[in-house]
Amino acid sequence: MKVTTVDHPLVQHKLALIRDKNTGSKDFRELMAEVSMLMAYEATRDLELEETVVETPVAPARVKVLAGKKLALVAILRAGLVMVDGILRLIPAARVGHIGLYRDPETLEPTQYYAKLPLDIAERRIFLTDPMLATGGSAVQALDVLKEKGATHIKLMSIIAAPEGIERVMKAHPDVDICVAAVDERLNEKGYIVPGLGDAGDRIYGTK
Ligand SMILES: O=P(O)(O)OC[C@H]1O[C@H](OP(=O)(O)OP(=O)(O)O)[C@H](O)[C@@H]1O
Ligand SMILES: O=c1cc[nH]c(=O)[nH]1
Ligand SMILES: [Mg+2]
Repeated sequence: MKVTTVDHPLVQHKLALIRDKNTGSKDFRELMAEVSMLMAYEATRDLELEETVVETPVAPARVKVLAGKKLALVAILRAGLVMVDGILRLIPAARVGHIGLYRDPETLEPTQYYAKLPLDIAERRIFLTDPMLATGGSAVQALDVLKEKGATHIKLMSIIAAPEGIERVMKAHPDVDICVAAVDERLNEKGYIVPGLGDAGDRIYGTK
């Protein structure tokens, strides 16, 4: 398993704005989508290419185009949706799946309430999105769901991770690579990432 931290200056600058408690929902959503798109640029660096030829107005050109497995983006609801919005700007033809999970505020364990995945998910290369990797319970459950459907090639994309979450995913799914914009210090007693950005879903959708 590989953990990649996208430390590009644009990502880090936008992440600073996202963390700021004075950033409102509209800007928060836009920035989350932008950061996700920039992270996807890095996370897709190892996609396979194949050579082909196209005719330019001047002459034939040997070019490279994407090859190999088709792609799917899978959002963990709710907060993972905003990441899919951003990544689709780069990969508009990707299929999109959804896994609905909410974390019990007392036990911090995830409960699944929804799943809808592309039928051929097992043949696709998957980017699973959730901006917050806290205890890791939600990510591990979503990865379980994907693997039950036969998925074998999955990368988890989270904007902020806690060390505890990375460790839990690593233990349960050592074959899954993780791409993050930051690894923070720790979790607090309520399971929130410190310093983190607060409750991602609530900040995206203006709920409490
Ligand atoms: O790593 P974990 O400890 O499982 O925590 C992370 C999860 O918590 C948040 O979702 P939440 O349950 O708040 O649902 P929401 O996105 O609908 O607000 C977040 O979006 C992750 O899915
Ligand atoms: O810090 C955290 C932890 C879990 N979910 C969030 O939205 N934020
Ligand atoms: Mg939430």
